[in-house]
Amino acid sequence: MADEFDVIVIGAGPAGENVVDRAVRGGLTVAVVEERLAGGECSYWACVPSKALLRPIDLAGEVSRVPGLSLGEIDVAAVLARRDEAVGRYDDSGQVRWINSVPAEFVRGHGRIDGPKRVHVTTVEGGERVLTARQAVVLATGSTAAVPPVPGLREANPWTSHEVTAATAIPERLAVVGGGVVACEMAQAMHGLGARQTTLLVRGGGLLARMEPFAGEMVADSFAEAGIEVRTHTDVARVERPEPGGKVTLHLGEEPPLEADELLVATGRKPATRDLGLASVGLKDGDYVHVDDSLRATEVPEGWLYAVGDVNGRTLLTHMGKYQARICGDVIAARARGDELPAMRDLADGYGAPQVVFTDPQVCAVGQTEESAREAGFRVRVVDYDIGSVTGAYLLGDGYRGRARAVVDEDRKVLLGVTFVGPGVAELLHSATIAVTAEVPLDRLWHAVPSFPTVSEIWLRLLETYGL
Ligand SMILES: Cc1cc2nc3c(=O)[nH]c(=O)nc-3n(C[C@H](O)[C@H](O)[C@H](O)COP(=O)(O)OP(=O)(O)OC[C@H]3O[C@@H](n4cnc5c(N)ncnc54)[C@H](O)[C@@H]3O)c2cc1C
Ligand SMILES: NC(=O)c1ccc[n+]([C@@H]2O[C@H](COP(=O)([O-])OP(=O)(O)OC[C@H]3O[C@@H](n4cnc5c(N)ncnc54)[C@H](O)[C@@H]3O)[C@@H](O)[C@H]2O)c1
Repeated sequence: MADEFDVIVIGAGPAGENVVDRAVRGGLTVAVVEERLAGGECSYWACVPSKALLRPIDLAGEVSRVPGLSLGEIDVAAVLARRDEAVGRYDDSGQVRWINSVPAEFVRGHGRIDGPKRVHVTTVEGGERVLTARQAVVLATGSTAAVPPVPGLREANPWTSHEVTAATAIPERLAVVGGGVVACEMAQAMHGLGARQTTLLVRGGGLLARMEPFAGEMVADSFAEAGIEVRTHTDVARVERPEPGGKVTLHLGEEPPLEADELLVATGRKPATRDLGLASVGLKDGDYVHVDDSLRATEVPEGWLYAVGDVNGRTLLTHMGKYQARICGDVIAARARGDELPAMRDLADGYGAPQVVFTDPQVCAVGQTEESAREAGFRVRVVDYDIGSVTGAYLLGDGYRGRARAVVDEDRKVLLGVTFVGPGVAELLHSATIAVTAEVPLDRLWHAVPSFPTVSEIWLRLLETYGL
């Protein structure tokens, strides 16, 4: 006999868990199906462990810039132990207890859509269960690392984000394919923890290509000083690893081959939509599930299927998945009551999501870059400022290097985007997110007075440079 709930969520990552919470708050009954650990990729193999590994590196950088302080060797075993604590030792019982307390039903197993409003679950014990939804099914299955079809690469069994964030030993020589966020963060973490020869192999011309060009350039400069090698315009033609877990050789076209003890592939993500039964409702297995701004799947009739988080491909960030999930849970509850609330819409993805890259220097940005704003047809003026010449930054450490950019919509006199690069700028980002999302007019922003002597005075300097 089928179990019936108002809502069935597949995937108990950060996005899925937030749908559960909001739908139950809205008065609905919910079951959530999870095949691995409640908390998702983010909690165990992505955001949380990566930031636990990066924190000592960040702090060591801060200490090195303040005369009178010194730091001994980093105790790698202690860092890995703290990472293990941060991921709850890969035990999700606390998260499961929380789901039960919402209250919602937690079902451990692999979920597959089996026609409209039906979810077939293969439980971890090998049993079968069919769940039916009165209102909606929500896909929150996330994404997995994409491994490009380079000859020998799969056979070499390389690390992806999954293995590097769970590392129990640090390779002496690490090759990293990719120049995006995972590549930069994990190259810095591994190098700081003992990967003496760390080499990034970047297909394009620089790091962090989706951000303002100076962001990647400043991270590359910092990497060069630290001894992390970045090779741009470099394609991996072939990979060899004769012994499983042994040395790996990367053939790089014209350049001599590169030998390493471990290889990390950080070349983007693909949606976790294989073996999810999408074909049973007319969608294609392996594709992102496209949604409207109420998070409802656009290509499925009768509006019962929703998708939140990485699986819809909008913005692959935890906070954005959780934001979508809050909207989605509220929308489903409102529609179940017969309300259609126009305020419940995903607007934030359209502005350009806030993001922090936790390298040293940190990079954070929200909204449009100069290039994307111009491409979108805005009449743009760009204002740059050296963060190092703000008193608050100078006081943080000697030789502070940082840069800020504001992209101004000249027709409306509001900010379209802001980027900060520098040590400790991550906590500045939310001020920019508010300014961009609330479309605060510049002559109003002028009255938001930053405290002296904080790095936030960069706001004043940007506005003065603009001409206020
Ligand atoms: C190394 C790394 C670092 C990152 N750092 C950050 C960061 O600092 N900040 C940030 O905002 N973002 C970060 N991200 C991105 C972030 O991890 C993702 O955006 C986030 O995890 C997406 O959440 P989600 O709930 O959509 O999916 P996930 O976290 O991937 O969760 C999906 C869940 O669904 C389950 N599932 C999948 N298919 C099925 C099925 N058929 N049946 C049952 N269960 C299923 C999975 O087991 C998983 O638990 C990072 C990513 C990586 C790789
Ligand atoms: N701090 C954070 O917010 C954080 C940290 C890590 C990851 N994430 C999220 O996770 C997602 C995945 O990160 P990522 O770094 O894997 O992806 P990414 O899209 O940021 O970078 C992918 C990199 O791989 C390169 N690449 C792509 N295909 C390639 C190929 N065939 N051969 C060689 N290089 C190739 C790209 O040029 C790029 O440099 C991102 O969307 C990111 O937002 C966020």
